[in-house]
Amino acid sequence: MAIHSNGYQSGFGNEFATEAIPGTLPVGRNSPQRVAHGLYAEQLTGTAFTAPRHANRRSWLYRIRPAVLHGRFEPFSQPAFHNDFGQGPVTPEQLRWSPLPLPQAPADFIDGLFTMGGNGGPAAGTGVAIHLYAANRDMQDRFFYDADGELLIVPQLGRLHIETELGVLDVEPQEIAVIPRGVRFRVALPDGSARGYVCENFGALLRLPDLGPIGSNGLANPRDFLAPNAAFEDVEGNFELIAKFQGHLWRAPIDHSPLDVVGWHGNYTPYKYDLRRFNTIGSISFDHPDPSIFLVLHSPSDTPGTSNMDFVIFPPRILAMRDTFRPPWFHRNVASEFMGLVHGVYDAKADGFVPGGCSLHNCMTGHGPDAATFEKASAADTSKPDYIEDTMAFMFETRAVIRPTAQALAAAHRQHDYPTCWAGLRKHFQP
Ligand SMILES: O=C(O)Cc1cc(O)ccc1O
Ligand SMILES: [Fe+2]
Repeated sequence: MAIHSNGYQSGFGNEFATEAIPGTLPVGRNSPQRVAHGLYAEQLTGTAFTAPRHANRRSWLYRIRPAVLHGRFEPFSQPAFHNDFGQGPVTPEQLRWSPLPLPQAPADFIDGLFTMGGNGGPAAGTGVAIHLYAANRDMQDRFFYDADGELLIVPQLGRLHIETELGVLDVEPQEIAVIPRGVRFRVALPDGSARGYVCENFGALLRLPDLGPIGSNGLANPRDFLAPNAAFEDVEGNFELIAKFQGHLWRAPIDHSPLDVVGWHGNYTPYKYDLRRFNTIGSISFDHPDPSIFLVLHSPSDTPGTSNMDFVIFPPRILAMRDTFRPPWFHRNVASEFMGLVHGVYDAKADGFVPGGCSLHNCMTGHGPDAATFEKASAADTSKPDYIEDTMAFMFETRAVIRPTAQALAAAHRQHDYPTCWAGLRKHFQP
């Protein structure tokens, strides 16, 4: 059972139209009395009906059976995947983890999810959950949708073949995929195993940032975002539909594949983006700029300029700033920062922060370059540029504190000695 990619359409948030069988889409209307090929019409909305036009997102799906056809839901247990961020005290300590080990027993994408932390929740409609995944087998006879938030998937190891109702996304490390709230999908692992990061966004849908004085091009360019062309299967069998709803998992039997959308049109769609296409803007005089220049996508909050979540990357770039301490400075931010490393080395950490690992520096917690990086960068010759190559780090930066889960704090892959990476910072004061 597999659906092959039928290619992509380009552009962020476009009004797309695609059909796997010609003549599927109605012309000039959405819901004719009888749809071509005996299909059902179904609308899927991702924003309020009356959301302003620029923010309004919905798609029309033309499918073999409507989404209502499945059995009764009952609770489903995957205890490592949840939205329980606790109520008690949260440590302000700097936290870091080694990569989540690949599973020993068979585990698909859903079995392999491990919740690291989060804030807000699906009931409030704000905040995020941050999960890791480590999996070693395809989802078999099983489909999943998340009613609580859209899923921003950041692969770190192994490709993902993501078959969705609206078509197929093939993604590899250094690419990302976004699956909208509600869209049903199945994940296969072409390389046999896979690992990565997931941000489950309970807030406003991810969008491209305004560019301000940068101008009309730069950062992530809209044309590099790819939505799938329609692709479907017409399959019957004993399958299960797993739903994430209000922080908990549910399962219902379903006797056919829900990946049966023959054509669709609209602007509410899964999409992918290659982070290597990011047009990096930086300082070419002096000083290290704020990391907001690395913003790929953000989920705005109700406060202008303050995001529910910013997705920021640290891609290959040239550092040319003179008489400047070039790596990230020491800092404390009102925002909370969860970082991951997809590839290579991050320029603020000489060691310990490895591909597949992650760190958490919450609101007002001091952090910055480790002692080895500080010594090296303080002595570097800044008359010549530094070529930062072969690297891809990222950050999920949130307005609210990211509460680590009990399982993240207790995890075997936690680096309990992380704060000692700053212990070698010596006093240099000479009055
Ligand atoms: O903590 C970090 O490494 C992320 C980060 C990078 C940067 O260039 C400036 C600020 C910041 O929080
Ligand atoms: Fe930081």
